Amino acid sequence: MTDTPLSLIRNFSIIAHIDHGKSTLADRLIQACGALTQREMTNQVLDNMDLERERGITIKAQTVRLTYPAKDGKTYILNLMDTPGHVDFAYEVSRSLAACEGSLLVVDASQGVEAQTLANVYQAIDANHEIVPVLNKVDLPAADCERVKAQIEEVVGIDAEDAVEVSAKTGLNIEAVLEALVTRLPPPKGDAEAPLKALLVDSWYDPYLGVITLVRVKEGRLKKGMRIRMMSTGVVHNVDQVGVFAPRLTPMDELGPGEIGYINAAIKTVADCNVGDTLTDDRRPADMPLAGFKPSVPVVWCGLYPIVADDFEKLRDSLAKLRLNDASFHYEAETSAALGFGFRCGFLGLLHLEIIQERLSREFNLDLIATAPSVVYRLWRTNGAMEELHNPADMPDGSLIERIEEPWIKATIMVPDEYLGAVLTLCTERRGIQQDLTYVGNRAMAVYRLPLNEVVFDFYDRLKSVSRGYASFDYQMDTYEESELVRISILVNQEPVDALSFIAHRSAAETRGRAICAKLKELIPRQLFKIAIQASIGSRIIARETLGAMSKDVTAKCYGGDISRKRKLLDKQKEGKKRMRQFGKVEIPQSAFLAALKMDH
Ligand SMILES: Nc1nc2c(ncn2[C@@H]2O[C@H](COP(=O)(O)OP(=O)(O)OP(=O)(O)O)[C@@H](O)[C@H]2O)c(=O)[nH]1
Repeated sequence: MTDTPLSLIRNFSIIAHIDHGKSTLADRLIQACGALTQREMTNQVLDNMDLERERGITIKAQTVRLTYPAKDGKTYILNLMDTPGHVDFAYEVSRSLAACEGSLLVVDASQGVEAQTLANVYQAIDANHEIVPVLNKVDLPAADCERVKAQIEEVVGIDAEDAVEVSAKTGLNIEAVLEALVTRLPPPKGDAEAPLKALLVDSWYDPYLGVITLVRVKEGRLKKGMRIRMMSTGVVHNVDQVGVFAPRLTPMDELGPGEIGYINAAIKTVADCNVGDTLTDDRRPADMPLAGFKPSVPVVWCGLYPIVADDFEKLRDSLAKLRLNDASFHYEAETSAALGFGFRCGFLGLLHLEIIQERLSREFNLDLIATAPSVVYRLWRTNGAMEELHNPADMPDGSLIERIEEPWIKATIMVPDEYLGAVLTLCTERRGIQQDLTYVGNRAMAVYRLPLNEVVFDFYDRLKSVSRGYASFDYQMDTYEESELVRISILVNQEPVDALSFIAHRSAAETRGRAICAKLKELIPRQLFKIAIQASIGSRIIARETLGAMSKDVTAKCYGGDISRKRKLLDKQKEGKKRMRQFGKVEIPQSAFLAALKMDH
């Protein structure tokens, strides 16, 4: 292969707000190009993880190579890179965009531009993409193409006059999208005779082939049998296989400039493949690497503990397997007095956390407790040292701390006018600072700076509820700033329960401390003695509840009955024991932890 001239290649991504129909459109394009037969065509080929399909969201960027005989009589190679739409995965969007020359900007013609439309399109503009607007869902009665075109021009600032109007659902006008790709996007550039430069876009673990690496060749040729060097580490590998996604893995002899494909090179772990790295020919290396990406940094951490202590090893194995397919997921072992042995895990955001948790329970059959999510604080000690704090339990004594900084985000929220008031109130409650407020028709666009720790708990849910689901939200990380943060410890019968401690702004500490004590009082069963449930900052108690002792007759034993029934009862009791955690003299049921941790701190 690679006898395809560059002029006949088009590399493109599809960018859209969640649910605007990106995956449906991708499926239609694949179908129209005959890459899969009707029978092979299951719904949404690109979203190939079960979980993605169920939730209808795209997590991992995927790619497909299509062959399109255009109206000009020539046959083109179209490489489609799917991109995730959710804000947690903005980083994966940027790396897919770096491998392409253009984007289809899909906007739901009945909804119009949303916060993630904007965030993604700005990334595409940064990546120097040619952008073709596509108005989807024109079959819906509420579709209003003229209004949405005007909106795209006004808010996004790109020409929308020639936007392609389609229905990905009915298949209307799909051909026009393919023609627009061929006529409006530029072909890739690159010199096939230059030393190899290929961008490492992604890598994942395939149970049959081992580590698969997705690459975009920029210069030179990438051939089977070649010795390649990773420019950031100098590590050398033999290329066992080169190929393209058609959409199944299809081996080829080589990939030339402008092409997107995969290599398989006996690489042991995904961790050895740095996304954004440049691959070059070990015998004739390039002088300079390509501009890479910044590494993805986890912004939210929480502890994951097995409910049954015996599952610890299984959890360790499962996390290792997940990590193979998801380099942005981090974990390290930790112990908690309350929860035993577990892991501290880092995620790109809350959705990422939820997805990993769900995969652990579904694919690996693990019952887990997750501690409250925490952002990464920067802690400056009085001795001048700075450390990153991932876990509230690790916060040193106040006398050792000079200052703490917390991460802020810049959030864009789009919302219909009638819900604006409620949204602004929510942002203010969460310590938000308004940066900008503009109108597009009857929709407001508010730009706020907010502390991330006010967002990780339930901001997204609250936003949806105060706007009846109409607000859309997107954010990017901003700066770190000094803040009055305190750690709130929870004490049961004078014993601190480490898994329940959390960090909050001083102004919110008391309310949240009080709420958690009240909740625990409801959840902890009465004991033979009276116990105190307290919240404290250092040695100062800020909230207290008292749980009365239980009356004696509740412990009355049950005699008689046949042996098997007794055995059953004993087994049941054993189960029950497993689900309790001993706290000094107090036993706290698992359900109390779960409920307390679920609370909005
Ligand atoms: N009526 C109508 N519905 C559509 C059309 N295209 C997509 N949909 C529906 O819109 C919903 C979202 O479509 P998806 O393709 O999953 O959206 P997406 O943008 O890929 O979403 P993410 O993968 O979560 O980013 C699905 O229920 C589709 O069936 C269309 O042209 N008309």
